[in-house]
Amino acid sequence: MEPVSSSIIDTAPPLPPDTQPLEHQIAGHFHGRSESKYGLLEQKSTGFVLKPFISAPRGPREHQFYVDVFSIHAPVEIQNLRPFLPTFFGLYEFAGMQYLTLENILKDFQRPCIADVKIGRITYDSEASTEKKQKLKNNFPAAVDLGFQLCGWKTYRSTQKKYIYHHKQCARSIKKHEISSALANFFGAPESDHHPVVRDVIIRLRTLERVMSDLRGFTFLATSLLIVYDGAQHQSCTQSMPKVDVRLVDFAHVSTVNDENGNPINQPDDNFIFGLRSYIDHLETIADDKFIYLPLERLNHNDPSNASSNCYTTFM
Ligand SMILES: Nc1ncnc2c1ncn2[C@@H]1O[C@H](COP(=O)(O)OP(=O)(O)OP(=O)(O)O)[C@@H](O)[C@H]1O
Ligand SMILES: O=P(O)(O)O[C@@H]1[C@H](O)[C@H](O)[C@@H](OP(=O)(O)O)[C@H](OP(=O)(O)O)[C@H]1O
Repeated sequence: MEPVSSSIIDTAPPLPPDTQPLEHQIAGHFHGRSESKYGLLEQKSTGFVLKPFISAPRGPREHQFYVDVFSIHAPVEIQNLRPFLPTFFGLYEFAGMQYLTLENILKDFQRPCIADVKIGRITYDSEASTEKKQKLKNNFPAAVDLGFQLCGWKTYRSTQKKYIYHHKQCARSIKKHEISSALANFFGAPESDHHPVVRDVIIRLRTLERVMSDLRGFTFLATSLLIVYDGAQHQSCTQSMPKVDVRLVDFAHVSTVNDENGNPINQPDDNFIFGLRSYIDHLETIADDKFIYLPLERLNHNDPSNASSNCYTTFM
């Protein structure tokens, strides 16, 4: 992992007992590094993920969403989302901060490879300031056309026995026409055969697409799709199929949309579904045998003499 400087440790909030910063975190608020200094943690003995319950409206909204999805009274269309979410185990409190206790979706993976894909042409809600809207648009302008953006990915290269982590600044520097190769890179290209895992992910995402199409009256803004496969089992010379998972996280900007009479509108979330379909279409492209992987100069850039321009970090 990236070395943590002593100044960061000095200013980070106290860690609750039996916890550490979340291993394999791809994007989002990192412990000690986000503006508030609070970030995701993991409980060492249980493996649970602790996500800071931040101030209203974001924290309570995300909490309420998990409560609603896992409620015994949840309508069937909402229950159908459960396999695509980390299980929610309630709230935890330490030193004046509350945390959502979540299943760690990587717990059964030996060498988890993870991509964080933020879905939607638009990722801000109406309450965002003009500055925040502009900042989010500038982060990755191509998202308006693509309907999704890569927030980073981490791949285990079994031939080199190391992880390669492409961070969000690198992900945002990728041009629209380069996206397919960046996706294939996450799935192991060019060293490993990416096809079997991609085909498995497409099947799972088609199910998610149906679930989201049946769900009416919600908007999911800035929600991320986490794509996971096991890099320990991913070798071009073996036939074994790596373990795969796809989940949604980050519901701080999920809300219901009502009509003028205050009733939920009878429409699916077009912004989300457009982005999900577009991501699946890109996976279909790289699953095709005719797909040609373009090694991107930027993805391969790692100059020890100029660390700030590097696109990735490596670790064991
Ligand atoms: N349940 C989970 N299990 C394992 N890893 C998780 C889980 N939830 C989140 N993560 C990791 O943490 C990262 C950030 O998650 P999330 O988007 O929920 O955080 P956030 O701080 O709200 O992000 P943002 O800054 O985009 O609002 C993800 O990219 C993923 O790597
Ligand atoms: O990736 P970046 O460039 O750091 O941009 C952040 C990212 O879009 C987060 O999703 C967002 O948090 P929310 O999803 O919780 O709004 C955060 O807003 P914030 O700065 O207001 O926390 C942004 O700064």
